[in-house]
Order: sequence, then C-alpha cells, then structure tokens
Amino acid sequence: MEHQLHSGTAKLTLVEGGRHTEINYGKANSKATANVFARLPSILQTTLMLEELLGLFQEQTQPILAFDSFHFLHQGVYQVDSDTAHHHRCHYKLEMNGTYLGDLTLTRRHKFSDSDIKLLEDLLCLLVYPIRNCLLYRQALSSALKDNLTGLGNRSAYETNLTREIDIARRHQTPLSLLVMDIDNFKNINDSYGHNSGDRALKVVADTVVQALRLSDACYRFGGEEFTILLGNTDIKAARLVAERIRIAVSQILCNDGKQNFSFTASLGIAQLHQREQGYHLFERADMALYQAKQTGRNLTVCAPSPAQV
Ligand SMILES: Nc1nc2c(ncn2[C@@H]2O[C@H](COP(=O)(O)OP(=O)(O)OP(=O)(O)O)[C@@H](O)[C@H]2O)c(=O)[nH]1
Repeated sequence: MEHQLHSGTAKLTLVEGGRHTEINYGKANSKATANVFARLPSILQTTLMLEELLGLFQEQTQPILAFDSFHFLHQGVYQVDSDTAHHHRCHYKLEMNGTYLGDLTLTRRHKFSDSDIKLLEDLLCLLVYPIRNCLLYRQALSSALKDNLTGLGNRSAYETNLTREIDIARRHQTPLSLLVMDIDNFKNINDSYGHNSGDRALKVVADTVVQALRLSDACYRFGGEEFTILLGNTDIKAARLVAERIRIAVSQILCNDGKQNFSFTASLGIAQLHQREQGYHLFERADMALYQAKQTGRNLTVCAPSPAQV
C-alpha cells in the first residue's frame, strides 16, 4: 500500500501499513492526545542529537499510539529499536525537499486503524523538521572533524579520540599505542610532480593505512604530510608489527596522478602510553622517535623508550 501525505515541504510516504479498521478514541484518549500535541513541538526543540530526539518522540507518543516497537533507520547508519517486531506495521519513508530523512517503522499486535494512521501522520509532521535539524547538525559536526582531502579524521578528531582512548585504556587497564607517521621527502613530490600529485599521494597513503588497520584502530591526518594512528589494546611490540606493515605497504604504493607513476616511503615513530602520562606527552615521545627515524635514514620505524628508561 502506498499513501503520501504532504505537509509544507515535508513528505511522508506510507510504505506499508496494517489492515485498517476504525476505532473511536474515548474522551480521555482525546485529552491525552491533545496534551501530546500541545507539548510535543517544544519538547522536540530541546535537542539536536538524533538519538535523543527519537527517544523523546517515542516516549511522548507511545501512550497514545500504543506501538510495541519503534524502529528508525537512516542510511543504514543509525537505528533505534525497542521490543520485538510484531505482525502489524506502519512503515514511513521521511523526506524533505527531496532530501531523505530516514525510514520509520512502528509495529504492534493490534491493527492500525485509519484514525491511528491519521494521528501518527500528524505526529510525524511535528517530527520531520527536528529530524532534519539533527541531521544537519550531525553533518556539520562530522565535517568539522574531518580532513576533506583524505576523508580521515583531522587533528581535532585525533585530540578528542585520544582523550577517550586514554580514558578507556586506564579504566580497562589495557595498553594503548600511538604511531606518528610522516611521508619522506614529501616536498620533493610537490616540487617534482606538482601540488596535485602531492595531494593524490596523501589520499593514497590514507587509503593504504586504513586498509592495513583493524576496524577498531583509527588513522588521522594530523597536518600536512603527518598522520597519527591510535591503536587501542595494543602494546609497543604489537604496535611495531602494525607500523612495519604500514611502512612496507606505503613503500609498495605506485601512485598514479594521471600523468606519471611515482613512489615514495614513510617513517614512523611509536610510543606506548605510560602510567599517568598525558596525551600530549605520549605524542611528544612518538614524534621524537619519528625524528630519530628521519635522522637515521628514513623509511624506518623507531620505538620510543618508555619514560622510565630515559
Ligand atoms: N600537496 C600537498 N602538500 C602539502 C600539504 N600539506 C603540506 N604539504 C607540503 O609538505 C611538504 C613538507 O615538507 P617538509 O616538512 O620539508 O618535509 P619532507 O619534505 O617530507 O621531508 P622529511 O619529513 O624530512 O622527510 C611541504 O612542502 C608542504 O608544502 C597538502 O595538503 N598537499
């Protein structure tokens, strides 16, 4: 069944619904419904976090819609689910100005009547603008933390995640290692082939490092041709193996900028988080090890001694 409702620039498409039977709302139910309509718009304005918004909508509307499960999906990335799915379902595709906002599915044991569907659609009209605002906010947050050229997290993302990883490592008493990697003689690439070729090399290096890492590890573009890689639950011995895997993979890249092929190498410094050590100090030690790798001839991995050994 396909049914569309337009409210201003918003479009709700009912993709699937239960068989309709009329029910009459009692007086108390109407009053409860009127109360929800009175307070919902201001409640939905209290957050820009999508998870929180959907939680509030769910909490406010469940008593009058009596659904058993609430499910929201956006680009396969985000999902809120509650309870198990039941036989009768209403599935809406939400859009605004042609922009997809997500798919919402409600299920319950009892059929959805026409008046239930009308009520749900009126409520969804109050939800679409706040969802749009949350998605825009999420997009703005993510581009503020992203390096446009490589698609990796940027230095701000690195600093935020370093704090979180240190916290996790301390709480679970697990090792945390940091790799700092710098492409060797990168200036020569720009000078010999041009800035666009340098940019192409940065992008290929980023993709190569991501391929060489576990999903739980993260690589950031720290700045220029310098990258940082955070390895959770990894001690310096294991980090060295990862660093060598990356170093070898980078040395095997044959970069093509559309005009010619060229290759290059990278050097890496490694440090393992020490007890009570601050994030900036961990970076300093890894960066110092990187400096040694550069001094010793490049295309090398050097481990920082632990602070106790210095
Ligand atoms: N194409 C391109 N070049 C960049 C970017 N960011 C920084 N660079 C260049 O990277 C080069 C870094 O050069 P240096 O700091 O001298 O280091 P290097 O040539 O890699 O030498 P070593 O690190 O000692 O091996 C400079 O020429 C910067 O202009 C970028 O986003 N794109």
